[in-house]
Amino acid sequence: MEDNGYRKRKKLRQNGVVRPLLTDLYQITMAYAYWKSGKKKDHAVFDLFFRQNPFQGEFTIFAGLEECLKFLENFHYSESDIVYLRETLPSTIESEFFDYLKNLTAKDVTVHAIEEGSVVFPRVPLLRVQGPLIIVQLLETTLLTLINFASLMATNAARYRIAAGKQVSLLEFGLRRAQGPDGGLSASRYAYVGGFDGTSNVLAGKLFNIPVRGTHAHSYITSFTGTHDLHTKMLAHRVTGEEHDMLELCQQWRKELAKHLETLTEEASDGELAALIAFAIAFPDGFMVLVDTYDVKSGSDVKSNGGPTKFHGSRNSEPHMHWPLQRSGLLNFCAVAMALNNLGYKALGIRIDSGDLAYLSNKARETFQLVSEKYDLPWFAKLTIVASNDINEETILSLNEQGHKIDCFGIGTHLVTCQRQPALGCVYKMVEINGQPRIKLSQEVAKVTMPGCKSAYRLFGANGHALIDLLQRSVENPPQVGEKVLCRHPFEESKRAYVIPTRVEELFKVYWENGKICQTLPTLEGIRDRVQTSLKTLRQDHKRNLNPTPYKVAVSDELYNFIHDLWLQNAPIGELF
Ligand SMILES: Nc1ncnc2c1ncn2[C@@H]1O[C@H](COP(=O)(O)OP(=O)(O)OP(=O)(O)O)[C@@H](O)[C@H]1O
Ligand SMILES: O=P(O)(O)OC[C@H]1O[C@H](OP(=O)(O)OP(=O)(O)O)[C@H](O)[C@@H]1O
Ligand SMILES: O=C(O)c1cccnc1
Ligand SMILES: [Mg+2]
Repeated sequence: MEDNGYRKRKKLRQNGVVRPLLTDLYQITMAYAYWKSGKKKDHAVFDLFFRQNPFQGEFTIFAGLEECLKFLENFHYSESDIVYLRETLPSTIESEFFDYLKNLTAKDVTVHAIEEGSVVFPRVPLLRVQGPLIIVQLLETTLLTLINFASLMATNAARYRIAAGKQVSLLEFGLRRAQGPDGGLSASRYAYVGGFDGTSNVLAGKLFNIPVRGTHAHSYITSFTGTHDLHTKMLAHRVTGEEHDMLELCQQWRKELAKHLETLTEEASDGELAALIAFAIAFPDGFMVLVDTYDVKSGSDVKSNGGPTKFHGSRNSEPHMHWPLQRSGLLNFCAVAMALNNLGYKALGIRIDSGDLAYLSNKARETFQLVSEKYDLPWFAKLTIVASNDINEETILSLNEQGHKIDCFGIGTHLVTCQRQPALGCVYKMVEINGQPRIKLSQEVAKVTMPGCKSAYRLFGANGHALIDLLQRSVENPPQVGEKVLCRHPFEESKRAYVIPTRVEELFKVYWENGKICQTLPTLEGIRDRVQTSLKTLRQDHKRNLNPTPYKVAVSDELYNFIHDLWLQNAPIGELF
């Protein structure tokens, strides 16, 4: 199926809800008014761009292009869509308009876009959409909904990846908390694009070919009350096939290990042990389990929301000693892992879902090292420690500062809901109609649009880093390597700089023309790789979490003058009385 990182487009799946009616009513209302007023042949150019990077950052990852292209490819109102529109729109609408809609496709539209997965910046169009006014207007909302959340999610995920570093695995666990089923699917897809390694979302795995991963829930542990709950205790040796009593073996190991781990066997939960044994018998090669369910020491059975297990931000004080993990979970885990080892299997690791994750991961690692040395099992020291529980970018940065031994973060709510900033403000603005530039003025300078059909270039400096993005009028010659280019702030006259680029990257490619996708589209892995290679070209100070340096987006001298001439033409001179 895969071919050098590319796959046949036919194999790409389109999200079923993405169709022409997934739009705002006013697009169709405008379409009729355009049609009625004889604007059927008008030709327009729209830019799709955002004005501010999300998450108080200074970069954004562009995602969602593939879905946009599939939307264009399939753009067609079905019979039932037309019936619905006839019923819903005012009865005064002429019947011929519906005939017009029935035959409408996106074949006369041309879309230029930046490569999906690229690092992008405010005001630089992600998409330039040109074609008949009516159809390009009708595309607005759907294109925006496909790009806004995708880019926000990919950016969020990329930020988590930067915070966690390359060595740590990141799993997306957010479906249950996501903005509905579709938000959940998109979140899984674009978390992967942004740099996550896998998802717990099985449908996302199937649809998008993303690795699916997971452990189990606390309910699994609490469903076992004691060793009598074990239906089967027998497990066959991996090599010899000889059946062994896992319960007996685990109990022996628990007794033996309790001495070394300075815990009491009586404090460890038998229900938890039974659950772990049952899991080990079910998945002898996939033994990765939760160890924080029981708080035996405190007398409350199950991990409580309050009491001694609660993390209050203190990290080095005595209350840590009360954590169930050390009293029960770790001991039970090590006992079952050693029993599995006797039968030729290697346990995978643990998940910690409460408490002080820095402290507990260090404790768990110490325990694994101790067992590793004691029994001369080097792999035991390297068992995987997964941490979850309301983790966000700041938690990861804080854990890094404190020092932790976590190999993998499982992240849900904050990631998929983009809690820190729930929307990226991409907009879709007309910049040209029938060859005439259009400018939208605003009291807020940052909201003034860049008129006309433009080209965009990324200029690189001597050390290979991206220096500045430059917008020009499309009719201008592109900037050349080694030649001095005047780069101007779009609105502040005094802000300007000369740049001599060592490399010039043209940002737009034509992706949709003559009714066809006209670039080979990368796989999701291809886009994911693009995110990392593109981020690498960005200087570290633009990527840091706290007060990052803004990346410059400039206009050519010609575009500067063009904007400002048009601005003056369009801004009426007021009269004072
Ligand atoms: N070392 C740490 N540094 C900073 N934040 C941490 C650290 N360890 C855990 N956290 C975060 O602190 C919060 C812990 O939540 P809380 O204090 O409500 O307790 P809890 O461990 O979830 O307890 P329970 O689930 O039993 O109620 C989570 O958001 C978690 O990601
Ligand atoms: O915390 P998130 O980043 O959203 O990650 C996903 C969470 O979902 C699971 O349990 P759930 O929260 O449903 O229940 P629990 O917290 O009681 O374990 C898991 O144990 C994580 O805690
Ligand atoms: O597999 C897991 O551990 C998981 C999946 C979803 C949510 N929380 C945890
Ligand atoms: Mg939780």
